[in-house]
Amino acid sequence: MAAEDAGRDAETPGPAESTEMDERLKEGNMKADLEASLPSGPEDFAIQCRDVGRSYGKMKVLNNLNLSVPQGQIYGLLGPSGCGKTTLLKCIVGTLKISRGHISVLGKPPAFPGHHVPGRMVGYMPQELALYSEFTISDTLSFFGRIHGLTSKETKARTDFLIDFLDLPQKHSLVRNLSGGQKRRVSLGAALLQNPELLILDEPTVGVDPVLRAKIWQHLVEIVKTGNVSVIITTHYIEEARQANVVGLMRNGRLLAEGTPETVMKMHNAATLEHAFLRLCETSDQMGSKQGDSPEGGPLENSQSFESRPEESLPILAVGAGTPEELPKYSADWKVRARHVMPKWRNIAALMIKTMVRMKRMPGSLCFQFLLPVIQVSLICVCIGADPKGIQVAVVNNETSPSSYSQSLLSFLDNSSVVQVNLNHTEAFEGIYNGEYWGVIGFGENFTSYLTKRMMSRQVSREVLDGGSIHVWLDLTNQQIALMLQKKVYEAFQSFVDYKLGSMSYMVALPIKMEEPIYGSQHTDFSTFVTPGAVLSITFFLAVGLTALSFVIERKEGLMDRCWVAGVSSLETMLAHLFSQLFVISVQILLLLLFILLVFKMPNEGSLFLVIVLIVLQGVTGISFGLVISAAIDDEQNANQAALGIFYPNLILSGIIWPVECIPYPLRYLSLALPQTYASEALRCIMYRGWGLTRMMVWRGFAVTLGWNTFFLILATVILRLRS
Ligand SMILES: Nc1ncnc2c1ncn2[C@@H]1O[C@H](COP(=O)(O)OP(=O)(O)OP(=O)(O)O)[C@@H](O)[C@H]1O
Repeated sequence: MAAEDAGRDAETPGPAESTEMDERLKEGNMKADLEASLPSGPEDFAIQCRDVGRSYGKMKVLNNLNLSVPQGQIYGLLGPSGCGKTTLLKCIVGTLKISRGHISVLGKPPAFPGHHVPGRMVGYMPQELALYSEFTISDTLSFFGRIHGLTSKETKARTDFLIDFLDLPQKHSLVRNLSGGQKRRVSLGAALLQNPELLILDEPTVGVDPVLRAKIWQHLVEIVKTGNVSVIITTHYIEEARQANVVGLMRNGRLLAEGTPETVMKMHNAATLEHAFLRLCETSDQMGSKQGDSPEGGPLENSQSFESRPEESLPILAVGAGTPEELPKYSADWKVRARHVMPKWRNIAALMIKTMVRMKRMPGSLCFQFLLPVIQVSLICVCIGADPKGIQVAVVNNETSPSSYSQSLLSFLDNSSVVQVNLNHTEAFEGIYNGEYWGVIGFGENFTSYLTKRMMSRQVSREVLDGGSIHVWLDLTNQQIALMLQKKVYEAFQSFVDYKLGSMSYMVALPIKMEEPIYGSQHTDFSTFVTPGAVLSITFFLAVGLTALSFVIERKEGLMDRCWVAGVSSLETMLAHLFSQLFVISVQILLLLLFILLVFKMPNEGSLFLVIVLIVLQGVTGISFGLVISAAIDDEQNANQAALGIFYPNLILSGIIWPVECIPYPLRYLSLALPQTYASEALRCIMYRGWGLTRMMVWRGFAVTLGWNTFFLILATVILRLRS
């Protein structure tokens, strides 16, 4: 095959080294033969990189790099650790954008509309394991099979072959239980699954025993024989790359040499590839120091010097880097472009099945996710809003007669809330100062007679007024307890007066009558106010928690890149997350509503449908916000901090635990713009006032929720797209 021969025999000297190399080529009498057999057109190359540059911040990792992988051949990319091999492969598959230059993969730039790179034309094995540890081997291959559009029969046949070929354990073995080498082989299997036209393998033989390593190479040699499959492979074992058709020796972000292993060794009079590589490094260093001596030149490894002379970056031997050819123009019609951006349901379904399988493998975690909101809302209903119980109060009663009014009045004090401790004056005040009692209730020795006088006489002295009063000293450090004690003393007095005066009790009552409430009931407590906002807040933040780490972990483990190379777009990833988490929050909301409405008997005067829709929309907003965090932040700790960091400010500012009307003005504008302020108000209006969507206070809760939802989803998609 022409291309094959070309690859094996190709070499074209770069201008900077021409004199030195010409001498060597004359010695070996190879140059004319090799130039004659070079692959002639771009179609002869599976991959072509021209003047490729890529930086991480200020650090230049790839410098005017030129590389050509002939069609139907194995290309061994060799180089020391950190020279930029993985970066180059990521640029080739399109997961990293290049800062300069041009890359063409199987005829078009990666990610060009309508091109199947990324997609099923390319099989990529990243350096990281990039496997779902809760999956079995069979789940893993089925997942990638679905993304590549293989039928289950095809996937099964390939799975059986790969398990046998890669010497893997049973297909139902969990990935997390495999050894390091077995995991790497599963990862290789995932790259080989769909019989791609281009295989990009980043150190596939690390941690693999020599027998299997030889088998993998043998397989690679076998599959390229047809001429339809090309392979680019990086390896630390330089000598194993002798089986490659072409090797590229890389150092400091550029290619030092490219040619058949034999040619590279011959050119440097080396018996092994490793020696050839060492000689190349020495030559490159010498040339670098020569240029460093020249007045205008810096050292060769200085990226500035590469930039100023791009021709120097041509490899010493080059397969396809002879004369710089015109870059081809690529175009795609609008239909292809539209299809390219439209999400594919096949991919979304594959990702959703993946999430479901992972959930199924972690039943404990799933149950916890379902029950957590119920536990939280139950705690709110049980622990918040009720009257304090068993509050110790010191009673100083200077009346001794059992028929005294003070004794009678004290008998009306709610015993479940207030525990009366009878003490003398000194003990009582010592106790309250020591924090043993929340209050002191005191009666003078003439309380009964003075109170009677006070009620009956038209005019009484100050002494009678004072002696006929119940004296209450409170510890006001806890407002809720103090308010409850005040209320209980008023209620006890009112009951006492009703008992003593019967129909005449109006004489000592305030002339204020509280009529039946328009909305709500006389027994409305604080938890009635808190619950609707708390339900929304719980749904929102659990949804944030479910999604905030999803991309972070997948990105860290290389799974995002792998899925992207398999052809999954950012939008599809987002939608799949949204739909699968929607299932989780639906179960959460169902349980939540069952508990608050049936167990805790929270009133719902309005439409249950509106209640459900509003809570679900808040959950979806939480998912979308979680996706923004996940897309923007790389690190688990930072993602957690971001999710937790907004929890309290949002809870306080959204009027969930205290009315928005108490928030000072500049902050109140911020509060009103938050996703849960109007939504909580809307839910209260539906549940307690029975209002519908025609009321502004209801529809604006829905409108604000939908607005935030759309904003978060667009933001997350844009961030993901910019970062991939
Ligand atoms: N995300 C990143 N941010 C900043 N620097 C990075 C990043 N990824 C890689 N680098 C740096 O780029 C350089 C090249 O890294 P790369 O992973 O491409 O090397 P490599 O040749 O594949 O090494 P190895 O053989 O050890 O895998 C290294 O110095 C590395 O520290």
